[in-house]
Amino acid sequence: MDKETETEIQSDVDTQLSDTPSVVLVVDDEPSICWAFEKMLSQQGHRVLTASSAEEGLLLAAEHSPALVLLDVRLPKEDGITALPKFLKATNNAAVIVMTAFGDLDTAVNAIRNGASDYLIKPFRLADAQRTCRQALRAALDRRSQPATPQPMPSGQQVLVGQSPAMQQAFRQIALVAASDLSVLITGETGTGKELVAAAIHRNSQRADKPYIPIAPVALNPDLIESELFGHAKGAFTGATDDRAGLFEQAQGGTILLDEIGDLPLAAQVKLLRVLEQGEYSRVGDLRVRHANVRIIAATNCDLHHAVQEGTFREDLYYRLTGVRIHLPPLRQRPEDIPLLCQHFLSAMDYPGFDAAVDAELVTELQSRPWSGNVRELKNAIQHAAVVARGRALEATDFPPSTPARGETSTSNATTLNDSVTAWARQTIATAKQPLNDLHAQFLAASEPALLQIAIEHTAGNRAKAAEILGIHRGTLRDRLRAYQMDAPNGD
Ligand SMILES: Nc1ncnc2c1ncn2[C@@H]1O[C@H](COP(=O)(O)OP(=O)(O)OP(=O)(O)O)[C@@H](O)[C@H]1O
Repeated sequence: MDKETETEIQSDVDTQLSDTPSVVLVVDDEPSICWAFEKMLSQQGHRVLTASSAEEGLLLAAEHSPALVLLDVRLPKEDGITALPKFLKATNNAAVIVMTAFGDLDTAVNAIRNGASDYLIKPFRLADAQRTCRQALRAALDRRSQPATPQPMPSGQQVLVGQSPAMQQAFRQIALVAASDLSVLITGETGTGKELVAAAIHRNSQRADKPYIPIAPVALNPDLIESELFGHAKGAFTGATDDRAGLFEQAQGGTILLDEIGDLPLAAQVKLLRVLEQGEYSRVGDLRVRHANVRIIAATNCDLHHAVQEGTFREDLYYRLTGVRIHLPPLRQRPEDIPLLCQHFLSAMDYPGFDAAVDAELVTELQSRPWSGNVRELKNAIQHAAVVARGRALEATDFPPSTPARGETSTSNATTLNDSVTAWARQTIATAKQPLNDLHAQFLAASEPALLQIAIEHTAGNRAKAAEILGIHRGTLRDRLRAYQMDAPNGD
């Protein structure tokens, strides 16, 4: 235990925990950690027991039924995560704080999913540990009156799946921010899972048993948006016949997701900033200041910084929101997630042999697709393919054609055409047997027939319409078709 930590313990002693004295069990094979907790918590009136292994801890837990267990993940024999359900059972749902080393944060997410109240990342400041213990002890009083079951796994729909480094990073960030009350900005293209991330943050937070309200400002009436969010007083505007609470009031104690935050009108942005900075707001037409105990999560698939430059998004709000940011890359940048996602969606449909229904060849094919609608598009495609395949292993032909990548029709095709013309011209020049004097005519002869053919196909053989599409005179079209010997007998 270093000097700084000692000093910290001393200064923390003055801050008394308001909870009634309780039994606390610390399970850690590092004696200095046990010592530090023992000193801190016993000075606050709690009875502290220590154990250096899960096995020893479980015996003490069964005997003394502590209200709080501080459980290290890395223990000599059975690890903390495996032992966690046993501690919950042995203690009739004590609060369990899992202690984990940095870089081990996906373990922390699992711990919380499996019923831990909170976690501490080592090395931690004792002041933070003290705060976490206090919150957990308070929560333990409520939990004691409930049945001793770990927090249920979220339903199949809500589970976030991913094994790519990008998703692992997102899981870590979720675990980190969940325990705090910080506002979070989630960015990513449409369908990348932003709403799932927001829900996961709420589910793993202290607010989990309070409302979670996802709101898409774009779906609200633009004239009434402030009133929808913050409520209104009777007579505030025509039609306001009663006092009404807004969504912020309904979410009191919980979490609000503002989806597509970039769509929020400027006037509502001002009110939101006030909530974020001062935790206050007023109903429309009412001067009374109200306290907002709401965590705010925002999501966007557009470039908010650009919106700031355009003047449609407040700069101060932008900086206030971007303190903690979780970015979900597009699916095409994390193809490693595709096999797992396929299995996940098939399993949610109870598809027979879901874990083997997509073979390696099909995975490769799916990984080469652009997935411009991201995971949402993959999910729909899998569901479509599963219906077509009716229980057999899936094949590429069971899938709907992929949506073209964004901008592909204009930019990418143009690039490809340009590349082709360049390559053709270089090759024609390089292979010419005599000095060239008709490169342009050769190019037209090589490319124009295809163009004319498509125009004619598109108009079902109607040359007048084809000429219109091409923007050339009907007589010119006839002459060119004749020159290229494409002159069908039943022309126009
Ligand atoms: N990592 C994931 N694991 C499992 N399902 C996912 C994952 N990511 C997305 N999904 C699924 O894809 C669909 C779209 O996800 P979600 O609505 O969270 O995306 P979004 O980024 O909020 O989209 P939008 O910007 O269009 O609102 C949902 O059905 C969701 O369940």
